[in-house]
Amino acid sequence: MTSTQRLAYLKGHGTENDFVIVPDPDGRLDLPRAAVARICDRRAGLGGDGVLRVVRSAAHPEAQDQADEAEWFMDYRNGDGSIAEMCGNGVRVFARYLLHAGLVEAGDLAIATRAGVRRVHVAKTGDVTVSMGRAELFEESVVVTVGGRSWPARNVSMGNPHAVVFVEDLAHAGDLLAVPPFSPASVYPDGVNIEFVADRGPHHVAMRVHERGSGETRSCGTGACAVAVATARRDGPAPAETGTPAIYTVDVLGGSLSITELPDGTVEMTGPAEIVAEGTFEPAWLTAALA
Ligand SMILES: N[C@H](CCC[C@H](N)C(=O)O)C(=O)O
Repeated sequence: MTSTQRLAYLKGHGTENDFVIVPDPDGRLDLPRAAVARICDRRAGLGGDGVLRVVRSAAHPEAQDQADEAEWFMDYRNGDGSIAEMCGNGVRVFARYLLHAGLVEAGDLAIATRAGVRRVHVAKTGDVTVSMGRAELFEESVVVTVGGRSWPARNVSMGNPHAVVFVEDLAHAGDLLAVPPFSPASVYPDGVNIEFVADRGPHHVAMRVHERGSGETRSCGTGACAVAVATARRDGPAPAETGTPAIYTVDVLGGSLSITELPDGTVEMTGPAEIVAEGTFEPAWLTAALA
């Protein structure tokens, strides 16, 4: 990219989990970790919980095997520049962008991700539904300790790792400014997203989250899925045993998500996705950020 070219960006969010969208269809842009952190910096940069780089699957080495099924690859990065396998709120915003940019028709589409192809239903307005794949629950657990209280966590993967902690009151999570201490650390060698969950009523919970690579965010889509599945297992037999879907409302700080676990184990998430603004990076700023 020459210094005169102006790289476009958009800002979007899903239940206030916000992202900088960077269209890069031919995969020409090298986005090192430090550059992503600079873009996500809420004072010196645009600000965001993460970056969604939009690349044709055929143009990205990690997505070429998905290219026959999904034209577009969501290259997701956390706010600190680290790479994560999946971002649930991000994939809704990504689908909203593809429709906004005229790259897809409204309806059902497939999006390539590091966790595999995800099927999405996006209409011109209204909520977006994502089939998030199956949750994996693991026996091995960690103990999370905050403010002198300790709790066992449920170990749930949605393609990315989650530790789900049930608490009486979300205030017990503390300020979430740092990673809540957990042990043994060996259970999550690559770090973990930690969700604190409190009941709000039948099939209705509220959560706060400290996200790996982004800190406390207003919402975490994969986290809401992990929370809904962990709560369903706490409340009774799995949909696979009952043949009945388990439907949970998960309140996050930035809104509410509806999560359904189907008898075949597939988890579906429905929630909003908005494009807030679009613009271009100042070439000098971007050149310095990419250096
Ligand atoms: N921080 C997460 C990725 C983003 C997850 C979250 N923003 C979502 O909506 O799923 C991780 O490192 O696994």
